[in-house]
Amino acid sequence: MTQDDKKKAAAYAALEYVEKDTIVGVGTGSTVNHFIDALATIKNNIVGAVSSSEASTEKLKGFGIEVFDLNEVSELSIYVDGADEINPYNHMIKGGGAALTREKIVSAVADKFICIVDDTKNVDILGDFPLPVEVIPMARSYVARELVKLGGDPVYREGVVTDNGNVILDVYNLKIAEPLTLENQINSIVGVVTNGLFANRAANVVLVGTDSGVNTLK
Ligand SMILES: O=C(CO)[C@H](O)[C@H](O)COP(=O)(O)O
Repeated sequence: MTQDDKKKAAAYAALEYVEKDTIVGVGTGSTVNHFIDALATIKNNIVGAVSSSEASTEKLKGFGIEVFDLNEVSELSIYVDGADEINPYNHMIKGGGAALTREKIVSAVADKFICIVDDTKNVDILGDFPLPVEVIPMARSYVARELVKLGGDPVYREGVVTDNGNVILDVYNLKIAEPLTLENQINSIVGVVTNGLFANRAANVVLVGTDSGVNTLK
């Protein structure tokens, strides 16, 4: 099985968590693209979706799935998204696709975060994948200096502007022993919009695509 086959298997397994006549929270990325394909097969059973990025919105609309503004929606039963890394406590690094802020906002509204990954994303300690941090453009150098004080090596993701008009610093060489603490520390730096640690909002269900099928972790 290729990595993409495993992503697809995890994505289709998430259909089991989609409740009839609800609005579904939808993440961003190549694994989520498979989930959107899967959602399209049951589109007449759902009311629509709330999306975490312009890219996912476009794909959802392409299938005729109605996309609601989050401000029109007071509850979501599930939010389905991928991750760049996930640890045994279901804490994640996200934001490889630069959609971390909207992902964190939509997931905050949902009752359950269903994380869909292939088995290369499972790690014991987060941090081999560089931690994305979304930053207000004028604060970029200041935030980078503050991230160095926290032990990281930030690198400006050149040429990338987020859907919110901000920039991304990818922080290398962090061994993240305490994800909750680090998430809060980085968020308290002035100029940071969000960081890609999802520890305060960990996944409730993790569907892992493997060579031998999809494993469910809770
Ligand atoms: O956080 C994300 C986008 O901001 C994605 O969920 C993450 O990068 C995983 O992507 P993929 O499913 O393509 O491996």
